[in-house]
This record gives sequence, structure tokens and C-alpha cells, in this order.
Amino acid sequence: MNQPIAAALPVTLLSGFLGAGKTTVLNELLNRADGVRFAVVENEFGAVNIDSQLISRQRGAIVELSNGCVCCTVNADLVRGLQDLAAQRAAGELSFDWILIETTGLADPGAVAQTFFAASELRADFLLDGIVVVVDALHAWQQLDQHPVVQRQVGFADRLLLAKCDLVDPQAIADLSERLRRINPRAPQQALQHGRATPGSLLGIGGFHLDASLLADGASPSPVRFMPLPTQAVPAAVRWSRRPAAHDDEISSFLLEAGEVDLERIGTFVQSLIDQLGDDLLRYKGILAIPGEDRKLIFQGVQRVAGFDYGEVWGSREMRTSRIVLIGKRLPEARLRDLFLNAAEAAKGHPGKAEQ
Ligand SMILES: Nc1nc2c(ncn2[C@@H]2O[C@H](COP(=O)(O)OP(=O)(O)OP(=O)(O)O)[C@@H](O)[C@H]2O)c(=O)[nH]1
Repeated sequence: MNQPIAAALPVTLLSGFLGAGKTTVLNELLNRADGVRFAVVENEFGAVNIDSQLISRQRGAIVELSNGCVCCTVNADLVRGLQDLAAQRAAGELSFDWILIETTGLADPGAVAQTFFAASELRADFLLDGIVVVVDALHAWQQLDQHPVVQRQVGFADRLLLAKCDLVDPQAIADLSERLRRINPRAPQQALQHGRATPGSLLGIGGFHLDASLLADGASPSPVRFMPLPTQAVPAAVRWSRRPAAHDDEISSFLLEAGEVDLERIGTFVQSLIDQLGDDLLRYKGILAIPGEDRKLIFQGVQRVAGFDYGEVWGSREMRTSRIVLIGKRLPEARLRDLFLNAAEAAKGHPGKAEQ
């Protein structure tokens, strides 16, 4: 598994709709921790924090944030709660090496994730390792239809855990899995019975690392999932592909692909993504080939917080292909494609608006 940056405390965000099976997963993880010591941050609506009473307390510490939903009102509380934990650890009062945050079932994990990058108090001491989303295999189909937040949770995920698979027949699991994959092809899926996921599959995800793995392990886009458009519809040097919408979910993803892209234009592209799409853009990640630059330019972001860095050098036999995966809510695909084509055209020394 990927090792987190030394000294920064790794944090895993556990999300999923009401009753999906988050606490069950958490308890299993705590009980099978294989030497990892956890601190758990619980967030619950209302005065009584029931979940923290259900969590087995053998290991680590539990911080309760009960004055609202962590995603919308208590980011400052989250910052304070994490700082308190770190201070107690530094003072030798608590002993743990990983933090698990379980959000409420109604929480949108995006705002929590952004806190780790936006709050300067957290950046040095904490490293968001990944967002793990529990999906109730028995009820998810209906929940995805009825509750937009469930689609958003799936869209943010680095890993998807399908809980309650013991209650669902294999065909229904396969159908659900395909729908989830259409919403978020980045996240590997694991079918669970009674919350039993192995720690290694949930920890050390490196979901926010700026590395060159554009799609998570095992989630590479198959030709079936990413259908190329007819070649005559796009300039020869640029391929834009998207998966067929078999089910009209609000949240979906698509892939933009081209050769080299102009640095300045791609900067405009990313800036307009952030400025104009805001909360509708959930996760995005790109590897870019910049003319005259040996290294891959890597960027990724969650909603309005994006990070850029130069990564490894392009291999001598590697195709210098720029790829961006976007996951969001009804993203204006034609406009984004146009901007992306502009960046690719400019890189060829022929700036100008690409034809649709
Ligand atoms: N049969 C079966 N039941 C499960 C499984 N996972 C969870 N459950 C049950 O589903 C119910 C809800 O599970 P929890 O783990 O409390 O779900 P949660 O997401 O933490 O719920 P909230 O915090 O209330 O949103 C409990 O009764 C669990 O025992 C599973 O894999 N199989």
C-alpha cells in the first residue's frame, strides 16, 4: 500500500448514506486493525451521539462532533477536533497512528475533504488518505434515484464498499456495480458481508496524492465503459470519449484525452472549471503533456481546491497523452471539450477554436 507522507497523520474519510453500514465497517476495521492504532472522529446530527456508543472502544480515541453536520456547519469544529487529537497525541496522552472520520449519512464528503487542503492549520499535520464510501447494496438503487447526496457520495469516492451483499442476489449486485461504475469509474469496488473489509484495502489509498496513476488500481476504463465518439466528429489529434448513459444519473464522469496541451490554455481550462462549476465538480484528476517539458504535469482536485505538480519524466516509448477524468453533476461537456480542444490545438501551434 502507498505510504503516507512521513510525520503527517493519515486520515480516512468514511461516508455513505443513512444506515448504509458505515459503523459496521468501522467496527470491523477497528477489530482487524493488524497493529494500526486508530482515533475515530464521529459526527452525528442531534444531541445524542449514538454512533460513538456503538463503536467498539478497544482502540484509540473517539472525538464526537454533535452540533450539526460536519459537511456544512462544523468545519471549524472538525479542525479543532483534529488539532485536539494531535495535541493529545503529542503530549503522550493518546496513542494512535491513523484517524478515521465517519460522517453522517446525509453528509456530502466534498466539504470535509476540502477542509484538509483549505485549512492551513491542517495541511502540515494531516494527510487525507482517501474517501471510502459505503453503499447499501440492498437499497442503493432506490437511494441513488431519490437522494442526490448518495450520487455525490459515490462521485467523491476513492473506494466503494458494497455492504449487505449477503442480502442481495448476485445479478442485482452486478447491476448496481455497473451503475456505480458509470457514476465513478475511478473507485475500485469491494462487495462486503457484515462489514468485513481488510484494512489493507481501505488504508494507504493515496487518493489525493499527485502521482501519475490517473485512475485507481483496477479501475482502468475499459473500451466498453469509454465509448469513442465517431472519429469524424473530432479533430484527428484529439479523442474525446464518454460512456453511454444507460441510466440518467445526475452525477457522472467522462474522460478527455488529447496529445500535448498548451500550458496557458490548460490553466484557463482548470480555472474555469473551478470558477464556473464550483460545487457541481466533485473530483478531477489529470496527467498532462506540455510541449517542451520532459515531466508529466499532474493535477487533481476536489471541488474548488486543486493541486498541481510536475511528476515523473515521460518514458521514451510512452505516448505523450494528456488525460483528464472529471466526475461531477451534469457537467457542461461540450463547453469543457471545446476548451480542452483549444488547449490541444494551441500546443500544435494552431491556436483557435476547434470545430464541434
Ligand atoms: N445483513 C447485513 N446487515 C448489515 C450489513 N452491514 C450492516 N448491516 C446492518 O445494517 C444496519 C445499519 O448498519 P450501520 O453500520 O449502523 O449503518 P450506518 O451507515 O453506520 O448507519 P447510520 O450511522 O445510522 O447512518 C445495522 O442493523 C447493521 O447490522 C451487512 O453486510 N449485512
